[in-house]
Amino acid sequence: MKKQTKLGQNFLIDHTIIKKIIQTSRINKDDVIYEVGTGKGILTTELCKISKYVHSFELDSILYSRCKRNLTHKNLELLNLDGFNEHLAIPFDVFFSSLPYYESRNAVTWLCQRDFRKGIILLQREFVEKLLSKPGEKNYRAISILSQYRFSIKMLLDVPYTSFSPSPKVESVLIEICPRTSPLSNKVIKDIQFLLSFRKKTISFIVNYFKKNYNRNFDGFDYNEFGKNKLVNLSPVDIVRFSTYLNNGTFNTKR
Ligand SMILES: C[S@@+](CC[C@H](N)C(=O)[O-])C[C@H]1O[C@@H](n2cnc3c(N)ncnc32)[C@H](O)[C@@H]1O
Repeated sequence: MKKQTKLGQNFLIDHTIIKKIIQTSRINKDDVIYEVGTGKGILTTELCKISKYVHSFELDSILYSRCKRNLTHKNLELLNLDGFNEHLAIPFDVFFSSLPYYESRNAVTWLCQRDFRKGIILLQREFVEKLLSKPGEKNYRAISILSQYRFSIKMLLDVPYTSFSPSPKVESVLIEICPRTSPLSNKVIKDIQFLLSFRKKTISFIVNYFKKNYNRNFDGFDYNEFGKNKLVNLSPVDIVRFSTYLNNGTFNTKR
């Protein structure tokens, strides 16, 4: 079969790593799994053995048809659809995916809006570093703020490129994400993404910009709360609180 690099098709082939991924995932017998990227079904088969039900999505219709023929588990639904389709509303406990790099940001943003118990995701190391970037760092971006605010993030396992065929050029890391707030709305996400276009500006500059351009009244804004800091130096919680203030006029004190 011809490799479709546009869909990030690097398939896991190392059975020792596959076993480790399944073990460290700590999935329960009553978990419903939402898998994006069935591929050739190597992880899907293992997931069916240890969970209650698996909904597995695959965009590539050739791979989908091949799995439809070969995987006959009673607790499996295969779907030839985009797993991040906005109109799908299938409830699930565990999100599971070995993701192509180009889709990682989209996937994490999608997950920020969903209610679930945990996510087990295989990602390229550079993207994981971006997710975990700290205030002030070069890679501290909207996606770092959204993911650190919404999830606790733990690195579980290093996965070398030799575990895949074809081998990607970069290392991968298996991470676990566990929600620690309620899902974020699309508006909150968009507001934070917009605010981060001012990442190197000071808080007072941003307040004045919103005052002038959106005709907002920020009388009584307590600059001492943040000092004359640049936005990029604020913690994820403070950036979300600041964004809520700019857009709604109130501080969200609850996590
Ligand atoms: C890195 S491969 C992993 C395949 C398999 N899970 C494995 O570990 O060997 C990613 C798979 O996701 C599929 N894919 C990419 N984006 C997708 C999307 N939005 N929805 C469903 N499948 C997708 C690709 O066609 C590819 O088969």
